[in-house]
Amino acid sequence: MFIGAQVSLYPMTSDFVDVIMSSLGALDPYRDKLRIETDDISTLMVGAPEPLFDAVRDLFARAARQPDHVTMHVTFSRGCPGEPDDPTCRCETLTRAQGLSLSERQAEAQEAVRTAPALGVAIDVQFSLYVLGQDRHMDEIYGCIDFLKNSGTFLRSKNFCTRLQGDAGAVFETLRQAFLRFGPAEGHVTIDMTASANSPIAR
Ligand SMILES: Cc1ncc(C[n+]2csc(CCO)c2C)c(N)n1
Repeated sequence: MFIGAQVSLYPMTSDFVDVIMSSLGALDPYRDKLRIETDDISTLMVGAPEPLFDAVRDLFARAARQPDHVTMHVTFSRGCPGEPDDPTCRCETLTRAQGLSLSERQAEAQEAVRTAPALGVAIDVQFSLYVLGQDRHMDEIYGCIDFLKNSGTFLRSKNFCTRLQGDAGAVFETLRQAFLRFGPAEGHVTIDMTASANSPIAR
């Protein structure tokens, strides 16, 4: 299994270099657990979903603690058949999910969000889950949307995506659960997401 994300921060300020570079400092505690490579377009992070989603959450929370409006675009991917197997991406939740029904997975996902730590940073997110290369993929998508509606972070459905809002801790736990618990454990699943904080306009 290969698991990772391409992450880009977009601070709405002329000081964008400072905001991006100082926010990248929030990744330092994860550098021994994840492969992290920054270039002029994005930062690649490869590794297990536990440190991966915590690292993306902390990166955005660091940027959102500054006063300016900031957005972040992330592509998460697991199980891409074109990527090499990487033992550092092993994930117990995915292995366990294999034997569970959709309703059992929804219940476990909801419990994980309920017990997520609060960071004290309010954020908005919109995202789409893509279950690739599978018949009846909409069963998993609708199962995921049911979970989202009960997650406590659901804001509303939009064309092609779902909006979440809340504390960064609960919102990123919701995203991790959507990524891990829906779609086949061995299959190719991606998330396309955009986060926003400190926006001067209404949601
Ligand atoms: C998380 C994240 N990583 C890399 C970039 C790409 N990037 C755009 S401007 C800049 C500062 C140096 O010019 C960098 C590194 C980003 N936006 N967000």
